[in-house]
Amino acid sequence: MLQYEANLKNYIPPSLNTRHVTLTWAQSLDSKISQGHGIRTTLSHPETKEMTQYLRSKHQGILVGSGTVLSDDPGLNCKKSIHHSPRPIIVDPSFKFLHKFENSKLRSLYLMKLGKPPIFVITEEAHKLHIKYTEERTILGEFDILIAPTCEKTKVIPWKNILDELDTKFGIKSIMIEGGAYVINDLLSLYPHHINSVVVTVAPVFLGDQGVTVHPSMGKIDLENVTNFTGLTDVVMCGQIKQNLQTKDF
Ligand SMILES: NC(=O)C1=CN([C@@H]2O[C@H](COP(=O)(O)OP(=O)(O)OC[C@H]3O[C@@H](n4cnc5c(N)ncnc54)[C@H](O)[C@@H]3O)[C@@H](O)[C@H]2O)C=CC1
Ligand SMILES: Nc1nc(O)c(N)c(N[C@@H]2O[C@H](COP(=O)(O)O)[C@@H](O)[C@H]2O)n1
Repeated sequence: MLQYEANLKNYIPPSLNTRHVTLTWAQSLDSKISQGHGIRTTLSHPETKEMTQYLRSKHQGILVGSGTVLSDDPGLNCKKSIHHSPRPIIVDPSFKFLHKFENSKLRSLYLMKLGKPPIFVITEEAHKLHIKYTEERTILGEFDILIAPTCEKTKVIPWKNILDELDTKFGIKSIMIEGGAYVINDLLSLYPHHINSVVVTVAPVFLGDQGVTVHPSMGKIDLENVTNFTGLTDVVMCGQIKQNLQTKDF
C-alpha cells in the first residue's frame, strides 16, 4: 500500500493559499515521459495515478505546456470532485490549442461540471488575432486568458511573470506543474529558484530513444531533503532542489 499522504507531507503546499510550485511528472527508467511526441503514454500504476489525483487536490492550479495539451488532450481535473480540482493553466503563447478546444476533454469536463475552466497563457499578438473568439468564450465562462509579455531577447514568457500574474489576476498561488518535457527541462535548467518541491514517479519500463526525455541542459542538479517510497510497481522520489544562489530570472 502506497502511504502517499504521509510521505508527501513536506512536498505539498502547507495550504492551498500558499505560494508554492510543485514540479511533478512520471518517467521511465531511461528518463522518458512519453513514447514519442504526440503519443499519450501511461507510465504510472493506477495507485500512483491516484497519488497524482491527491496531489492535484492540494493545489489551486495545474500547469502544462501547449505540447502536452496538443498531444494528450488531458482532463487536468481531480477525478474526486470539481471542488477538489485545480484550475488548468496552459502556457500556449500562439494559442495553437484554440482549434482543438471545441472538442477537448478540458471543455467537456467543464461543461459537465467535472472540471474547472482553463486559463490560457498567450501573447498579446495571439490575443489580437483571436480577439472575437476569446471574448465570446470568456463571457461564456469556458476559459480565461492571461496575456503575458514575451522576453525581447529569448521570445519566451518569463516564468516569474506567469507565476506573479496567476497570483495577482486569478488568486492562484499553489501550482502543480506537470509537464511536458520542454516545461520541465526549462524550469529545472534555468528557473530552479521557482520550484519548491519535486515529485517524480519512476515506472519499471524503458521507452527507448524515440521517447520524449527529461534532461536539464544545465548540468548537474542535486535534490535535498529527499524521501523515497515504493508502490506495487513504481518508485516515487520527492525532494527539494539544492539552490544555486546565482540562478535568477533574466
Ligand atoms: N509522463 C508525464 O508525467 C507527462 C508526460 N507528458 C508528455 O510530454 C510531451 C509533451 O512535451 P513537450 O512537447 O515538450 O511540450 P510541453 O507541454 O512542455 O509544451 C511546450 C510548449 O509550451 C510552450 N511554453 C511552455 N513554457 C513556455 C514559456 N515559458 N514561454 C513560452 N512558451 C512556453 C511553448 O509553446 C512550447 O513549445 C507529451 O508527449 C506528453 O505526453 C506531459 C506531461 C506529463
Ligand atoms: N502521473 C502521470 N502518470 C502518467 O503515466 C502520465 N502519463 C501522466 N501524464 C500527465 O497526466 C495528464 C493526463 O491527465 P488526465 O488523466 O487526462 O487528467 C497528461 O497530459 C500529463 O500531463 N501523469
